[in-house]
Amino acid sequence: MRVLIAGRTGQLARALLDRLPRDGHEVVALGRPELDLCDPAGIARAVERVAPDAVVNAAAYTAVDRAETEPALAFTVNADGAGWLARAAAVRDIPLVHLSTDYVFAGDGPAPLGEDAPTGPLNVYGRSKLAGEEAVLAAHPRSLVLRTAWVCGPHGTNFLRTMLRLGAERERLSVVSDQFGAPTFADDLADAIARLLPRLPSRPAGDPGFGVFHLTGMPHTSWHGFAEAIFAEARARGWKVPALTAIPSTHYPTPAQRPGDARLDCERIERVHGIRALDWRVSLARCLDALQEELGGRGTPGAAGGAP
Ligand SMILES: NC(=O)C1=CN([C@@H]2O[C@H](COP(=O)(O)OP(=O)(O)OC[C@H]3O[C@@H](n4cnc5c(N)ncnc54)[C@H](OP(=O)(O)O)[C@@H]3O)[C@@H](O)[C@H]2O)C=CC1
Ligand SMILES: Cc1cn([C@H]2C[C@H](O)[C@@H](COP(=O)(O)OP(=O)(O)O[C@H]3O[C@@H](C)C(=O)[C@@H](O)[C@H]3O)O2)c(=O)[nH]c1=O
Ligand SMILES: [Mg+2]
Repeated sequence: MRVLIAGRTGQLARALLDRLPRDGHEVVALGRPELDLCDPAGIARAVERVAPDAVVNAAAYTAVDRAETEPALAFTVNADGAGWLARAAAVRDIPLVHLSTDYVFAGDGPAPLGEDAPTGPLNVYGRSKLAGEEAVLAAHPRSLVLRTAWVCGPHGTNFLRTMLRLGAERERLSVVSDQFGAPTFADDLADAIARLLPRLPSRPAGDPGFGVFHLTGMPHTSWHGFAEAIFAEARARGWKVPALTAIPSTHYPTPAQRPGDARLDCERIERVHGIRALDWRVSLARCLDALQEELGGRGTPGAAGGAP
């Protein structure tokens, strides 16, 4: 299949560029300025020019705290832009995989959350992503909206890299232990999308293979639990690690409020598409192995002088 990826530099886009060709897919990844989600005419032109068999939208405004002061831009990219891209895919009648987030939930009720659980985003980013889901599904019935969470990997901006950097700089670190979810490694997400894509072209609108699906790593944990696992792996590699303290969210004020318990139930994607949530602890070890290799055995990733 010829697959157009919206986004080129992001965590997921990079993982898809690495993964999809291995299944024989021809991949065209377009970032700004070739494909800008703020430019509806440009989106339509890019999709026409590439003439793909499927589209994956891996581009988004993902700066959760900054979105609080840039709501218009967050909504243009995450809601309007996602809808315009879905419209362009609908015009060609090709399937679209669109990414969404656990932050569409308030996380103040029972969890794990199924795809039909009531949404209620607490911040601008989450509201813009929820509006994006609605725009995509309204514009194109042959869309698969994949809600994931806590995406991380060896490159880009993510919690894992933030922990390694701060851990190398500081003697102690405090991390919230009352926000629950699950890390999802970009490579695992790319692998799932690689397996989903060939399943979509033959399905008509209204097929249960389209619609909203949840997929994260497993098991569920808190940000503090994830930090603990990161530093255990780091310590095992001889890297400098901080003393880690569990704190409530009230002790770590941020511009954007985050959901308390937004653990996602990933049963539907397994039942419908045969895709199982993967153990993020295995992926974490593999990710730190890759970072260690990049470092050539010297220092701690993120520390001054160390890579990346
Ligand atoms: N990161 C996470 O923790 C989670 C992410 N998701 C979702 O998964 C998807 C992929 O996320 P991830 O790979 O982490 O994202 P990143 O933040 O790593 O990358 C975002 C990408 O979007 C691009 N982008 C931003 N604005 C525009 C625009 N106006 N036009 C075109 N491209 C643009 C950026 O390009 P540039 O380099 O030009 O800025 C960048 O390539 C997103 O939909 C996100 O909402 C869901 C749950 C968790
Ligand atoms: C750096 C740091 C963060 N925290 C807290 C803040 C926050 O509640 C939590 C996670 O912090 P971050 O800012 O790295 O994560 P955040 O940017 O909120 O991550 C989110 O990004 C978007 C794009 C998504 O879609 C979500 O699924 C989720 O991955 O950890 C600490 O408690 N201590 C620390 O030292
Ligand atoms: Mg962030």
